[in-house]
Amino acid sequence: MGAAIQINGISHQFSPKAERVLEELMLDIPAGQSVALIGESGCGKSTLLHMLAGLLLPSEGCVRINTRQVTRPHAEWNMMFQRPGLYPWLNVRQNVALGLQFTGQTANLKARVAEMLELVGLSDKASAAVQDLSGGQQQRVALARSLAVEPELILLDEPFSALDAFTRRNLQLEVSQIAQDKGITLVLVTHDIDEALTMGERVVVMGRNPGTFRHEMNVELPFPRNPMSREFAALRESLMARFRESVHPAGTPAEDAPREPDQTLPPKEAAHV
Ligand SMILES: Nc1ncnc2c1ncn2[C@@H]1O[C@H](COP(=O)(O)OP(=O)(O)OP(=O)(O)O)[C@@H](O)[C@H]1O
Repeated sequence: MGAAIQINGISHQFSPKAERVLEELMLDIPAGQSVALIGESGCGKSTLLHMLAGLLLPSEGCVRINTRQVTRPHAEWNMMFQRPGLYPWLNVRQNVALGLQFTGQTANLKARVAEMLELVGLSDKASAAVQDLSGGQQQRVALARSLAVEPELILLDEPFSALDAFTRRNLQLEVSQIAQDKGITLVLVTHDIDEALTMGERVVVMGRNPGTFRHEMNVELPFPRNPMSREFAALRESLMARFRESVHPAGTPAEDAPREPDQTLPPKEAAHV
């Protein structure tokens, strides 16, 4: 069962004399929903994600998960970053077991680790050293480690941005599918419009100075999403327009606009660059 999240009037400044980086954020995320956060660089996406993870307390307001105020990290709320954060002196199996060991869930440890490796397609790499794996495989190990503890919530901070287009696409589809199947709530920070539309049931666009929620869009397309479909293309256009509007109301393009499909590529490759 996923976690229900309430972002309850959050404002934040990093020190008393600093500018506010977040202002009066309000959002309800029902249990099991996938939400993508997009917005210009520096609008506070990662700051907000850290608050959801219990790694940072807001100056005003609070986050509630399953109605309880978040004051510290929790084993069932997992955060995945751009770099997978694996321990190079442990092999794949040992890295996956770590979350279970930290949380004292050591019953059936071997079977649980094997099940997770199977889920992410790495059963044949169980004994491999993590530095011998590709970037995508390492992210899969991190994913298996996160999923092993049966999280209610997974927080993703641009987790696939360092990966090649094909690996990224596969992982986007796999993580979405796993979250849907297991009812896990997902909150994803991304600069990639297609990633937001591939993974999010809802996309929230933030503006900056200070960071606020400017727009939101429900993505009512079935999983797995097909970026080649007409419906997807229409949503991409609409989301891009909202993003531009959030940055420059007059319509001038942002310097740091999220990654848009490259129109110079043939259509098949164009959606994921
Ligand atoms: N520990 C900190 N101390 C002071 N200021 C910070 C700290 N962390 C972030 N900031 C500032 O808060 C603002 C929001 O940063 P944050 O990293 O949350 O933005 P972001 O939207 O995730 O950006 P990006 O898309 O570039 O990763 C920025 O102006 C940043 O400089």
